[in-house]
Parts: sequence; C-alpha cells; structure tokens
Amino acid sequence: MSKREDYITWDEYFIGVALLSGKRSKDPATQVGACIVNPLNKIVGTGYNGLPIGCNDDEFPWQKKGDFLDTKYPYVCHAELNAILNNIGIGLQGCKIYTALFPCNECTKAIIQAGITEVIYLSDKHAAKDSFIASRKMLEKAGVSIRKVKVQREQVILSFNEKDV
Ligand SMILES: O=c1ccn([C@H]2C[C@H](O)[C@@H](COP(=O)(O)O)O2)c(=O)[nH]1
Ligand SMILES: [Zn+2]
Repeated sequence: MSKREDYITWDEYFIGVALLSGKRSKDPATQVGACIVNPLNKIVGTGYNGLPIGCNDDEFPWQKKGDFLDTKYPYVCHAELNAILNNIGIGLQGCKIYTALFPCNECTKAIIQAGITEVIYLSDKHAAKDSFIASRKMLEKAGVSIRKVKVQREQVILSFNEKDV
C-alpha cells in the first residue's frame, strides 16, 4: 500500500489549530485563535480571544456598541496576546505565529517584543483600519515577515464519532 497523499500541510495544520483554538472563544461576534510554532515545527503556544482569568464570562459585556465600559473592548484579551502569554515557558525568539485574523496594533507590539519573526494569517479583513495599518508598518520596520496562509483545501472536517477513527 502506498502512502496517503491527501494529508494536510504544515500550514493547514497550524492554521487549523489556530481556528480550533478560536472555537473556545465566548465572543458571540468574532472568534479569533492563534498558534505559535517554533523553528522545529513544534507548537509552543495557543490562544483565543477571551476574558482575563478571574473575569467571569457571564458577568462582563459582549456587546460591540454603547458606552466603552459596557462593551467587550476594554476587557477581552486578544488571541495573539493570549498565545504569547500561554506559551510553554520558553523564549519565543525565531518562532512564527499563525492567526485567524491579521493582528491588531496591540498584539503586534507584543509579537515583536516576544521576538516572533513571522506572522501567517488567514483573514486580513480589517486591513484598511488604522490599527491594522499601524500593525503592518511596525511589522515591516521590525523585519517580521508577513504572509497569508497557503491552503490547498477549503475546509477540514472533524468528526467526534468514534466510528470515524
Ligand atoms: O488582533 C486581534 C484583534 C481582535 N481580536 C478579538 C477581540 C474581539 O474579541 C474581537 C474583535 O471584535 P469585533 O467583533 O470584530 O469588533 O476579536 C483578537 O483576538 N485579536
Ligand atoms: Zn490584538
């Protein structure tokens, strides 16, 4: 029997882990996941957008509009920052980060300061917004490579039915 040929690529695997991490998010509007990978292709951190430890998901607001303090924006810790903070306890110099959404300016600062040298994203839907223009500018100045993830398929389906294993 010859080897299986339709296995997923490294890019598909790591962006898949980022997307799966995002499925943990309680944000009703936007679920973002991120996955940090070291130069040996080992996963060293994952994260999703969520409230800080100790802040109850049911007590804080999730809305987008209204007074600033009544929205999710001051409270949610972004996926990329969580992935950095959740790392397995190593330096992240030379690592790459896979993220569902191109990182905002705040996450970008953390990415650069952590020593991450490549950002691989799936969606750049906010590219025209100031925060994301600032991100690109900082990443380019800091010499961090940026690229859209390369995928060879539209989707990967996961089954939790034991009969499918
Ligand atoms: O770099 C980023 C930018 C945003 N997020 C999170 C933060 C929020 O939970 C949502 C954005 O909210 P909208 O519904 O698009 O207004 O995405 C992130 O994790 N990383
Ligand atoms: Zn961010």
